[in-house]
Amino acid sequence: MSSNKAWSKKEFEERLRAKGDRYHIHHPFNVAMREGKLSREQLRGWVANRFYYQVCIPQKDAAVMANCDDRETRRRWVQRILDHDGWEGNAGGIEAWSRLGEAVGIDREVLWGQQLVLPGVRFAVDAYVNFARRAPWQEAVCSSLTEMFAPEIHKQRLSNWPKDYKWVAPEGLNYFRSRISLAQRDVEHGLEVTLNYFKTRAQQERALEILQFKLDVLWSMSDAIALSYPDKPAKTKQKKQ
Ligand SMILES: O=C(O)c1cc(C(=O)O)c2c(n1)C(=O)C(=O)c1cc(C(=O)O)[nH]c1-2
Repeated sequence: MSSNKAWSKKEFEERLRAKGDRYHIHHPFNVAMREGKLSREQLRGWVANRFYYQVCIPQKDAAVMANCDDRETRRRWVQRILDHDGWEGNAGGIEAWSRLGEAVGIDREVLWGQQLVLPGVRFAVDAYVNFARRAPWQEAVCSSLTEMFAPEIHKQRLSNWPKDYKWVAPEGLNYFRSRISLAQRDVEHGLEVTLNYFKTRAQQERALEILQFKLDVLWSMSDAIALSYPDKPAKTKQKKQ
Protein backbone atom coordinates (compact mmCIF):
# COMPACT_ATOMS: atom_id res chain seq x y z
CA MET A 1 0.00 0.00 0.00
CA SER A 2 1.59 3.21 -1.16
CA SER A 3 0.08 5.32 1.64
CA ASN A 4 2.18 3.45 4.22
CA LYS A 5 5.43 3.93 2.35
CA ALA A 6 8.06 5.88 4.22
CA TRP A 7 8.70 9.39 2.93
CA SER A 8 12.15 10.10 1.52
CA LYS A 9 14.33 12.16 3.85
CA LYS A 10 13.72 15.14 1.61
CA GLU A 11 9.95 14.80 1.77
CA PHE A 12 10.03 14.07 5.52
CA GLU A 13 12.04 17.25 6.12
CA GLU A 14 9.64 19.23 3.94
CA ARG A 15 6.71 17.97 6.01
CA LEU A 16 8.47 18.92 9.23
CA ARG A 17 9.19 22.39 7.85
CA ALA A 18 5.61 22.76 6.66
CA LYS A 19 4.62 22.72 10.35
CA GLY A 20 5.91 26.29 10.43
CA ASP A 21 2.40 27.47 9.62
CA ARG A 22 1.44 26.52 13.20
CA TYR A 23 4.39 28.37 14.80
CA HIS A 24 3.69 31.02 17.45
CA ILE A 25 4.96 33.61 14.97
CA HIS A 26 1.31 33.52 13.77
CA HIS A 27 -0.21 33.85 17.26
CA PRO A 28 -2.27 37.07 17.60
CA PHE A 29 -0.08 38.19 20.51
CA ASN A 30 3.05 37.86 18.39
CA VAL A 31 1.37 39.52 15.42
CA ALA A 32 0.51 42.47 17.68
CA MET A 33 4.11 42.52 18.92
CA ARG A 34 5.41 42.63 15.35
CA GLU A 35 2.97 45.38 14.43
CA GLY A 36 4.20 47.52 17.33
CA LYS A 37 0.82 47.37 19.04
CA LEU A 38 1.80 46.02 22.44
CA SER A 39 1.68 48.27 25.49
CA ARG A 40 4.66 48.47 27.83
CA GLU A 41 2.79 46.30 30.30
CA GLN A 42 2.12 43.63 27.65
CA LEU A 43 5.73 43.57 26.48
CA ARG A 44 6.97 43.35 30.08
CA GLY A 45 4.52 40.52 30.75
CA TRP A 46 5.85 38.62 27.77
CA VAL A 47 9.51 39.09 28.75
CA ALA A 48 8.86 38.07 32.37
CA ASN A 49 6.98 34.95 31.31
CA ARG A 50 9.37 33.89 28.58
CA PHE A 51 12.09 34.02 31.22
CA TYR A 52 10.62 30.81 32.63
CA TYR A 53 11.17 29.11 29.25
CA GLN A 54 14.74 30.37 29.19
CA VAL A 55 15.62 29.00 32.63
CA CYS A 56 14.02 25.63 31.89
CA ILE A 57 15.68 25.02 28.51
CA PRO A 58 19.03 23.90 30.00
CA GLN A 59 17.17 21.50 32.31
CA LYS A 60 15.38 20.14 29.26
CA ASP A 61 18.71 19.74 27.47
CA ALA A 62 20.24 18.05 30.50
CA ALA A 63 17.32 15.59 30.44
CA VAL A 64 18.06 14.81 26.79
CA MET A 65 21.69 14.16 27.68
CA ALA A 66 20.79 12.06 30.71
CA ASN A 67 18.77 9.75 28.45
CA CYS A 68 21.31 9.68 25.63
CA ASP A 69 23.66 6.72 25.39
CA ASP A 70 25.60 8.08 22.44
CA ARG A 71 28.81 9.89 23.36
CA GLU A 72 29.13 11.75 20.07
CA THR A 73 25.65 13.19 20.46
CA ARG A 74 26.32 14.22 24.07
CA ARG A 75 29.51 15.99 23.05
CA ARG A 76 27.52 18.17 20.68
CA TRP A 77 24.43 18.51 22.85
CA VAL A 78 26.31 19.76 25.93
CA GLN A 79 27.00 23.00 24.06
CA ARG A 80 23.30 23.86 24.27
CA ILE A 81 23.44 23.86 28.05
CA LEU A 82 26.50 26.10 28.00
CA ASP A 83 24.84 28.46 25.49
CA HIS A 84 22.14 29.21 28.06
CA ASP A 85 23.96 28.83 31.35
CA GLY A 86 27.19 30.43 30.13
CA TRP A 87 30.76 29.60 31.04
CA GLU A 88 33.83 31.51 32.11
CA GLY A 89 34.04 34.57 29.90
CA ASN A 90 30.54 34.12 28.46
CA ALA A 91 27.54 35.10 30.56
CA GLY A 92 25.16 32.95 28.48
CA GLY A 93 21.60 33.24 27.20
CA ILE A 94 19.76 33.35 30.52
CA GLU A 95 21.83 36.33 31.59
CA ALA A 96 21.24 37.94 28.17
CA TRP A 97 17.50 37.46 28.65
CA SER A 98 17.74 39.01 32.10
CA ARG A 99 19.39 42.07 30.47
CA LEU A 100 16.34 42.17 28.20
CA GLY A 101 14.26 42.17 31.38
CA GLU A 102 16.20 45.19 32.62
CA ALA A 103 15.88 46.87 29.22
CA VAL A 104 12.08 46.69 29.42
CA GLY A 105 12.09 47.84 33.02
CA ILE A 106 11.44 44.69 35.03
CA ASP A 107 13.02 44.63 38.44
CA ARG A 108 15.76 41.97 38.53
CA GLU A 109 14.38 40.45 41.71
CA VAL A 110 10.89 40.20 40.23
CA LEU A 111 12.25 38.54 37.08
CA TRP A 112 14.53 36.05 38.81
CA GLY A 113 11.95 35.38 41.52
CA GLN A 114 9.53 34.36 38.71
CA GLN A 115 6.86 36.43 40.42
CA LEU A 116 5.06 37.21 37.16
CA VAL A 117 5.12 33.68 35.71
CA LEU A 118 1.57 32.64 34.90
CA PRO A 119 0.17 29.18 35.72
CA GLY A 120 -0.52 28.44 32.03
CA VAL A 121 3.04 29.30 31.06
CA ARG A 122 4.42 27.18 33.87
CA PHE A 123 2.25 24.20 32.85
CA ALA A 124 3.24 24.47 29.20
CA VAL A 125 6.98 24.78 29.84
CA ASP A 126 6.92 22.02 32.45
CA ALA A 127 5.15 19.75 29.95
CA TYR A 128 8.08 20.26 27.57
CA VAL A 129 10.70 19.50 30.23
CA ASN A 130 8.76 16.45 31.41
CA PHE A 131 8.43 15.18 27.85
CA ALA A 132 12.22 15.37 27.49
CA ARG A 133 12.66 13.51 30.78
CA ARG A 134 10.41 10.63 29.79
CA ALA A 135 10.69 10.22 26.04
CA PRO A 136 13.46 8.43 24.16
CA TRP A 137 16.16 11.06 23.63
CA GLN A 138 15.66 11.08 19.86
CA GLU A 139 12.02 12.10 20.38
CA ALA A 140 13.10 14.91 22.68
CA VAL A 141 15.57 16.03 20.02
CA CYS A 142 12.73 16.05 17.48
CA SER A 143 10.66 18.25 19.80
CA SER A 144 13.37 20.92 19.75
CA LEU A 145 12.87 21.36 16.00
CA THR A 146 10.54 24.33 16.43
CA GLU A 147 13.88 26.10 16.37
CA MET A 148 13.70 25.71 12.56
CA PHE A 149 11.27 28.61 12.68
CA ALA A 150 12.95 30.68 15.41
CA PRO A 151 15.54 32.70 13.39
CA GLU A 152 12.68 34.40 11.54
CA ILE A 153 10.94 35.47 14.75
CA HIS A 154 14.21 36.76 16.26
CA LYS A 155 14.86 38.76 13.06
CA GLN A 156 11.37 40.26 13.23
CA ARG A 157 12.05 41.55 16.74
CA LEU A 158 15.45 42.93 15.78
CA SER A 159 13.92 44.84 12.92
CA ASN A 160 10.76 46.21 14.53
CA TRP A 161 11.55 46.79 18.20
CA PRO A 162 14.01 49.67 17.63
CA LYS A 163 11.33 51.62 15.74
CA ASP A 164 8.14 50.44 17.45
CA TYR A 165 9.34 50.16 21.04
CA LYS A 166 11.90 52.95 21.23
CA TRP A 167 11.64 52.95 25.02
CA VAL A 168 13.39 49.54 25.19
CA ALA A 169 17.14 49.96 25.77
CA PRO A 170 18.85 48.61 22.60
CA GLU A 171 21.34 46.36 24.44
CA GLY A 172 18.32 44.34 25.55
CA LEU A 173 18.05 42.94 22.02
CA ASN A 174 21.37 41.10 22.13
CA TYR A 175 19.72 37.83 23.09
CA PHE A 176 17.77 37.74 19.82
CA ARG A 177 20.89 38.57 17.83
CA SER A 178 22.88 35.76 19.44
CA ARG A 179 20.21 33.13 18.84
CA ILE A 180 20.05 33.37 15.04
CA SER A 181 23.25 31.45 14.34
CA LEU A 182 22.88 29.20 17.41
CA ALA A 183 19.39 28.15 16.34
CA GLN A 184 20.66 27.33 12.86
CA ARG A 185 23.43 25.15 14.31
CA ASP A 186 20.95 23.43 16.69
CA VAL A 187 18.56 22.70 13.85
CA GLU A 188 21.27 21.14 11.71
CA HIS A 189 22.02 18.66 14.47
CA GLY A 190 18.37 18.15 15.43
CA LEU A 191 17.41 17.37 11.84
CA GLU A 192 20.32 14.98 11.41
CA VAL A 193 19.11 12.94 14.43
CA THR A 194 15.44 13.13 13.46
CA LEU A 195 15.81 12.23 9.78
CA ASN A 196 17.93 9.21 10.70
CA TYR A 197 15.87 7.94 13.62
CA PHE A 198 12.28 8.17 12.37
CA LYS A 199 12.45 5.74 9.45
CA THR A 200 9.11 4.08 8.81
CA ARG A 201 6.06 6.03 7.74
CA ALA A 202 4.44 5.43 11.15
CA GLN A 203 7.56 6.75 12.90
CA GLN A 204 7.72 9.76 10.61
CA GLU A 205 4.10 10.54 11.38
CA ARG A 206 4.92 10.24 15.08
CA ALA A 207 7.69 12.82 14.57
CA LEU A 208 5.16 15.25 13.11
CA GLU A 209 2.95 14.72 16.15
CA ILE A 210 5.88 15.39 18.48
CA LEU A 211 6.65 18.60 16.63
CA GLN A 212 2.99 19.57 16.89
CA PHE A 213 3.11 18.96 20.65
CA LYS A 214 6.00 21.40 20.94
CA LEU A 215 4.25 23.94 18.71
CA ASP A 216 1.31 23.65 21.10
CA VAL A 217 3.60 24.31 24.08
CA LEU A 218 4.68 27.61 22.51
CA TRP A 219 1.13 28.47 21.40
CA SER A 220 -0.25 27.80 24.89
CA MET A 221 2.35 30.09 26.42
CA SER A 222 1.22 32.89 24.12
CA ASP A 223 -2.45 32.15 24.90
CA ALA A 224 -1.81 32.43 28.63
CA ILE A 225 0.16 35.67 28.25
CA ALA A 226 -2.42 37.22 25.90
CA LEU A 227 -5.23 36.41 28.33
CA SER A 228 -3.49 38.00 31.32
CA TYR A 229 -2.20 41.03 29.44
CA PRO A 230 -5.18 42.01 27.28
CA ASP A 231 -5.30 44.92 24.86
CA LYS A 232 -6.55 48.11 26.41
CA PRO A 233 -9.90 49.16 24.89
CA ALA A 234 -9.36 51.92 22.34
CA LYS A 235 -9.82 55.33 23.92
CA THR A 236 -13.11 56.96 22.95
CA LYS A 237 -13.16 60.69 22.58
CA GLN A 238 -14.70 62.46 25.54
CA LYS A 239 -17.63 64.63 24.60
CA LYS A 240 -17.24 68.26 25.61
CA GLN A 241 -19.77 69.17 28.23
O1 LIG B 1 11.88 33.44 20.85
C1 LIG B 1 11.33 32.47 20.37
O2 LIG B 1 10.26 32.51 19.77
C2 LIG B 1 12.01 31.16 20.57
C3 LIG B 1 11.42 29.97 20.21
C4 LIG B 1 12.09 28.78 20.46
C5 LIG B 1 11.45 27.56 19.95
O3 LIG B 1 10.97 27.59 18.81
O4 LIG B 1 11.36 26.57 20.66
C6 LIG B 1 13.33 28.80 21.16
C7 LIG B 1 13.86 30.07 21.43
N1 LIG B 1 13.22 31.21 21.15
C8 LIG B 1 15.14 30.21 22.05
O5 LIG B 1 15.60 31.34 22.24
C9 LIG B 1 15.86 29.07 22.44
O6 LIG B 1 16.95 29.17 22.98
C10 LIG B 1 15.28 27.80 22.21
C11 LIG B 1 15.71 26.52 22.55
C12 LIG B 1 14.71 25.67 22.14
C13 LIG B 1 14.59 24.22 22.32
O7 LIG B 1 13.49 23.71 22.10
O8 LIG B 1 15.59 23.58 22.68
N2 LIG B 1 13.73 26.39 21.56
C14 LIG B 1 14.05 27.68 21.58
